[in-house]
Amino acid sequence: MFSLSTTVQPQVTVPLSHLINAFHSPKNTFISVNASVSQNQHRDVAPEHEVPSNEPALNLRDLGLSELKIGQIHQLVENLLPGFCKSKNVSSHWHTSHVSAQSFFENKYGYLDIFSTLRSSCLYRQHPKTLQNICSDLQYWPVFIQCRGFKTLKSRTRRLQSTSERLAETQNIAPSFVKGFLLRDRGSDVESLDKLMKTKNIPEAHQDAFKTGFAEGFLKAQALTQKTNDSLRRTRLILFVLLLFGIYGLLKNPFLSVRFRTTTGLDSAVDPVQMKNVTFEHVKGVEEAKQELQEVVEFLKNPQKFTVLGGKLPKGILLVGPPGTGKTLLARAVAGEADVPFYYASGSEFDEMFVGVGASRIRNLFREAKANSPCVIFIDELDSVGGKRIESPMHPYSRQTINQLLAEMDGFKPNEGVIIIGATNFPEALDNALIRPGRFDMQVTVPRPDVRGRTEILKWYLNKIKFDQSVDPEIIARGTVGFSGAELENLVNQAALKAAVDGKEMVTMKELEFSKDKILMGPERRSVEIDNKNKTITAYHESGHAIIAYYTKDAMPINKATIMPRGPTLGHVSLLPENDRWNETRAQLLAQMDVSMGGRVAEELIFGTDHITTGASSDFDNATKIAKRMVTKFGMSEKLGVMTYSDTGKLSPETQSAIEQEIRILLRDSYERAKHILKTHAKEHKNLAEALLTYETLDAKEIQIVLEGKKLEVR
Ligand SMILES: Nc1ncnc2c1ncn2[C@@H]1O[C@H](COP(=O)(O)OP(=O)(O)OP(=O)(O)O)[C@@H](O)[C@H]1O
Ligand SMILES: [Zn+2]
Repeated sequence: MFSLSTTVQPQVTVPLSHLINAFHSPKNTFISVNASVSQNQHRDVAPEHEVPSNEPALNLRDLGLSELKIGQIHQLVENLLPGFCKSKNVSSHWHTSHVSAQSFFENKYGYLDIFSTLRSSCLYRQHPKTLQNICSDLQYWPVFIQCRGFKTLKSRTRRLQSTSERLAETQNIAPSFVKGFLLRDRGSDVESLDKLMKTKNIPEAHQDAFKTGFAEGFLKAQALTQKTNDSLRRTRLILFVLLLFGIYGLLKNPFLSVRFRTTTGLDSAVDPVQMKNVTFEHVKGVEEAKQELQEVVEFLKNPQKFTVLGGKLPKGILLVGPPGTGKTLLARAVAGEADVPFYYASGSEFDEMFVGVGASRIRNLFREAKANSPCVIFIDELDSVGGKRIESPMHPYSRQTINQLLAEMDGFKPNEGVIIIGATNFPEALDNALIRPGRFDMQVTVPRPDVRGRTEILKWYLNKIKFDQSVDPEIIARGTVGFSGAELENLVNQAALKAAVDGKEMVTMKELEFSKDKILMGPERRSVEIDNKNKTITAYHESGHAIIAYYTKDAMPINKATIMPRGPTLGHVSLLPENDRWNETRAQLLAQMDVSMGGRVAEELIFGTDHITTGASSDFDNATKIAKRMVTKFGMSEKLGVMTYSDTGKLSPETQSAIEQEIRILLRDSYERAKHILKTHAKEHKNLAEALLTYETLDAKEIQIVLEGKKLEVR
């Protein structure tokens, strides 16, 4: 089978068998010309050459499949256009570049571009309608006539027709599925197809349908192959990426990486961190710890001063304190003050599953530090490397690691200029060998800051943001008992974020209070829909607490009352101690119990005994705890005397019941006192509850205004 090709259109093999017959005996039925003939092809057709529409028209779609030999093309053209093949070389004013273009094509490809010739303008003028129909079909069925055995000078051209080159030539214009089609050995396909049709005795009328089906099946298979190839390519890509990740993971494996590090002697874990910018100035509220560390700074600055006098400085300093109190910051400040390198390592880095890895990391760290003395080695979470040497399946080599640490600490002289600072939250978990003299023999406690320390820390971090002059850090400090430095830093940061979210230019007390409550009690739950009845109960309950606090002499001053749900609560009253309380008096403890009782008493007085709620359970918890401690710990019960009762479960039944009775009396008396106050100040109680229902949150000043019977300014 021949295939024809044009250089400008997509190539498709075309059935040509009936073409010859068709040209020999054109059908008399009129088949309309395809309307979408391109403008390009119309260009040469002059309107005056239009033929009457009753002239027989041809359409290639009516033609069947067969083989067309090269000689037959000429015969075909000769039949169709007698004398054309002879006259085509005769120059005329009609065809100029067309002829040269065709001969160029013929020279290049080794066969005649018969359809281009058919479309030439002179032919149009002679046989306009017939050619127009043929060409219009060619638009959709461009063909490729392969010219085998065409003996000319184009041996190279024939070589060019080798499969790959032919593909390269047609690459830009043929759709991918057609390329696959072209690359197949068409001869054998057709042979087997014809053979198949013969052996299966397919009637002639069905042969076309058979072939169409065959071709459709082939194209579908082609598309499927393409799809399979695509997915194969994708799978290969995914496998490649996974392989890369695998290799990366292996390199990251501590065992492998440490082996690498130890062989090269370069361990990134022991690169010093220069902390020149951190000094004692940056650490607030831990004055005692700073003073103790000051002498270490002096030693690092001038070791000779100490050696001359023969004194020995501790090799290791253990910083002990709750998380976030500034232990790491202090260690950095020591290095920063002395202007020496700071080597940071976390104990958990040494805690490895693989034999020798933790130990070798410790060796590397000390080798590096000794080479750069004077310097500071800081080991955070010392308990995870220096915990008691217990063999456990989880930490099979921890003993080796600690031993290595001990050996390293013993291995350098006290005045070598290396100071090891360890930090831990659990000093009691440390191996005894670590804390004996000569190792971590100096302990510095870093406690949670007191009210003064908290004020300093708050001021330090407030100075890093924009805040309003009305902000009083001391008030926030008073309300943040037990906060660590890190928590205070977080409080200020949260307030700044809140101000930004609310579109404010500066942080005010409101934002600071907001973030304090958020940290203490969880986020506000503005979205919860609370019905009016529950809101009213909450307002009276909270005002009950506030009234007792306000009218009880030894109670803490009120800071705020709110009925805004937050965390698990529907509202709360916050009280502020004037100072951190180191001791509490009996009267203060009783006042705390009374304030706790205020909520339930208020519910009972306003809504009646049948309508008391479950909302007071945590108040009772609180009051009961105070009463229990007064009786069993603080010796504040006359009946039980000045004796402590630690494990109440082991006590005699009589003592247990005596304790219970004393606790009950304390609670009952407290309840009665609260009732008395609320009955006495029923009017103020009502006013405060209504103000809370209107304004949701009231600060100390506003509560005072309401309780003094004055009107609140409309906000
Ligand atoms: N006393 C303080 N003064 C100023 N900032 C502090 C203070 N304490 C903590 N911070 C802030 O909190 C951050 C965390 O503190 P740091 O890491 O030093 O605590 P830590 O005691 O080492 O905690 P951990 O025991 O969890 O390691 C510090 O970087 C600093 O910003
Ligand atoms: Zn309450």
